[in-house]
Amino acid sequence: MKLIGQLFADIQSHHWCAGAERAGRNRTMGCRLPRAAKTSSRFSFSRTFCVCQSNMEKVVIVTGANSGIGLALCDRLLTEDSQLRLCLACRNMQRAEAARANLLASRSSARIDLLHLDVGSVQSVLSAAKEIKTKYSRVDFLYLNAGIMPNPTVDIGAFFKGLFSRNAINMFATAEGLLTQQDRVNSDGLQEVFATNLFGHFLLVRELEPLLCQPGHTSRVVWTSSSNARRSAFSIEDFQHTKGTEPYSSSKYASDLLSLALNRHKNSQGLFSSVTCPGLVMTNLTFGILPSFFWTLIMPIMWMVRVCSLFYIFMCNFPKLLKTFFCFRQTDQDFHQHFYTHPKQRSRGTVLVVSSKARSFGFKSKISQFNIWTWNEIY
Ligand SMILES: NC(=O)C1=CN([C@@H]2O[C@H](COP(=O)(O)OP(=O)(O)OC[C@H]3O[C@@H](n4cnc5c(N)ncnc54)[C@H](OP(=O)(O)O)[C@@H]3O)[C@@H](O)[C@H]2O)C=CC1
Ligand SMILES: CC(C)CCC[C@@H](C)[C@H]1CC[C@H]2C3=CC[C@H]4[C@H](C)C(=O)CC[C@]4(C)[C@H]3CC[C@]12C
Repeated sequence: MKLIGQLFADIQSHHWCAGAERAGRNRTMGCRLPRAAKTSSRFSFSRTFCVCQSNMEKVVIVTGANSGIGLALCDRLLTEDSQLRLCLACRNMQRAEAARANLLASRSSARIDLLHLDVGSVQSVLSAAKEIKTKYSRVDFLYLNAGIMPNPTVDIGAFFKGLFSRNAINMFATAEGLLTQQDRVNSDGLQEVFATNLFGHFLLVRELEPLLCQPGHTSRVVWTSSSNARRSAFSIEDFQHTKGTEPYSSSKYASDLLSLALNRHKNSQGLFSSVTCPGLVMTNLTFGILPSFFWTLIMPIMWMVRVCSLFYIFMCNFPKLLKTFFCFRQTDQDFHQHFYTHPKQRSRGTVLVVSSKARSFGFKSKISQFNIWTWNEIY
């Protein structure tokens, strides 16, 4: 806890912090990535994967992998690289088994391990880290995805007020001023939201440092943050958000900060951290906010918001796009790097991932092309 406090203080005083706030949640967040790791097009990801680490199987660990975004991510990862060794780190082994069966159904030769991990429990994180260290000699990608939003309440008054304001689109994209949660203290004496969304993951990274930071080896840590993350919800004096009503927003902002801190302290040892904001995604988490019939009702609005966001992204980047287009040939790595990694694109990208529940909405069962910017950034 003391270390986390120090890291927050350290990073809050740094100029990156203001930069991150300004740029939305810039996913690379000051991370000094090597050129290959920075490049984010799908094309170049595969190339990076194959060229730099040929003949080596990648070890990828995903927390909260048994449903929603985590499961969709695993599916995508296996599609990108059938050789990788994927570890589903989940607290519920029954659901983890079901997720593995689901993934194996379409690719029977995939190598998928299961690991028991409750990120909300210090003891569980320590024993999971121990198990990982005995099982693997290194870790290439660690996706810190597990997260909770307990007892969410929507402020209907604020919603209707926001609906007729200039802030309407932003409200739909970030839920600013709309969502509150009721947190509680867990068995370790920590606030549950922070323990789950942040502390457990941070402890895991620290424990896995020997596998993540190896000479001549580059590893990536990716936090699933949120467009709901807000600086004003976070306070260094109350960094578990014990007094406020927006622990989710606060914990996600704190994960952005921790990602920066990790880069600052660990880039030199080959560890690179990024955050990703998937946008609104239909998962168990969102179905916990409102019943599914309601989501069906507001789905046209959410699609409109998504299209507006994409239009906004396009317009914001148009001058840069033109410049990029005329300066680079389309096949250049630099073209992809410039075009796909602009902060605004990354911070505004909205995604609809399809969980088994969401299939009833009739979406495609694959992550759609819309999210290509966001998901490429994850790799
Ligand atoms: N859905 C959205 O619109 C957005 C989601 N996010 C973030 O994406 C991440 C994934 O959420 P999403 O897929 O939407 O929601 P889901 O509820 O579908 O997935 C959450 C996953 O986290 C796991 N989990 C929760 N608590 C723990 C814990 N203590 N230990 C281990 N695993 C745990 C869950 O496991 P179990 O099945 O056992 O509960 C589940 O697998 C979260 O961090 C969320 O904040 C960010 C932006 C938008
Ligand atoms: C008539 C009202 C009850 C309608 C309320 C709509 C809201 C419940 C939703 C509108 C926008 C939604 C969200 C936006 C951002 C998501 C964020 C990225 C995340 O991490 C988790 C979920 C969101 C906060 C989501 C939650 C529901 C909305 C606020």
